[in-house]
Amino acid sequence: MSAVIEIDGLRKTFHSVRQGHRVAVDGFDLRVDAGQIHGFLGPNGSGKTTTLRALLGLVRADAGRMSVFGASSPQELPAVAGRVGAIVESPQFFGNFTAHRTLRLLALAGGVPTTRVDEVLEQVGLRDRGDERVKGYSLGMKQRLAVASALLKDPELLILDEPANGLDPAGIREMRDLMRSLSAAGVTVLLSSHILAEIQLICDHVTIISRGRRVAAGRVDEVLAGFDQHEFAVRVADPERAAQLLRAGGLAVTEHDDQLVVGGVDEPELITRTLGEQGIWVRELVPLRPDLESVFLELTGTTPHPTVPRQVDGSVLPDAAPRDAVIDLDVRADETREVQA
Ligand SMILES: Nc1ncnc2c1ncn2[C@@H]1O[C@H](COP(=O)(O)OP(=O)(O)OP(=O)(O)O)[C@@H](O)[C@H]1O
Repeated sequence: MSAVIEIDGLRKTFHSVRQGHRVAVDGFDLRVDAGQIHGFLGPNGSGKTTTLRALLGLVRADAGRMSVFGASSPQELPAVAGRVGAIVESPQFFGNFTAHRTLRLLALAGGVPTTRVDEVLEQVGLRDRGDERVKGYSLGMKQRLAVASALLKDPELLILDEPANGLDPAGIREMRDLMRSLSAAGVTVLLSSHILAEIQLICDHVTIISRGRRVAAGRVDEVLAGFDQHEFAVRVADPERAAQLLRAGGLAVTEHDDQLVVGGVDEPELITRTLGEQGIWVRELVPLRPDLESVFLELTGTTPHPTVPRQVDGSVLPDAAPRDAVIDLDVRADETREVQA
């Protein structure tokens, strides 16, 4: 597998008059291989946007090595900019313009043939609605329009910051289908989110960030497997006696209402045999697999919530207004924002 994005030891500290120093990214590593739909998961304020902005040359990193398609960032980014479509934070569109007009203007501004407009509208499933004004669009449609704008130059890599933010379950499914069809067409996707359900539904690989540091990375199923306690829920007629027998057999047992949770079990036969030999018949034996939510909680110590922006230190963000929209790598960093924010 060839690496499309490599980040090694990225560090970024913001200096603000009001809040002093704030370490946003603290020695962070990320690798995204070709063809992946890679989720970049972390609580609010954990450093996702800062990482993406640094990777795209929109904010200056303090330390670390970054590359996109082997070109080191930010110095060699212009050489690969045409292969990358990126949206960082929610883009703002003119409500009175139609999607078609919006994309046509963006195509003209970006030197992209306007014949791409219908193609990208088709790709994101907005072809039939392209002549409607954007102000009448649902949030999901606006998000898809944003993706369409990033697809105009037919990128091989798509970077999306919180693309499913605020979407309902149907919107998330639409986004998942869109990401899968892009991936099937050979596009590598990196998308950030603080919502687990999105990542679990949409992505095949995940990197989890907490307080500016990578805390887990790999295939979603492998990351989950790393947290598998090999636990089984067991139902029997006499849980008390069953618990005694299983403990005597060296197993860790906890009692929950009418079921037992037996941990450290490599082979479930051990449970059925131990109990069956003593005339206790197992009514139900269910493996307890970790879900991304519990893994995320364990790794970051933060409960994700779609509507309450929360810092990793537990404080609620005073202002969660979207910062900026980036649809082209030609946009350069506004360094003054850094010190004023
Ligand atoms: N321009 C800035 N000036 C000062 N501090 C900043 C700036 N941008 C980000 N930060 C701080 O850096 C930390 C990381 O923020 P960042 O936006 O990268 O997190 P995030 O994971 O993208 O969060 P969210 O999910 O809310 O978008 C936060 O503490 C944030 O307040």
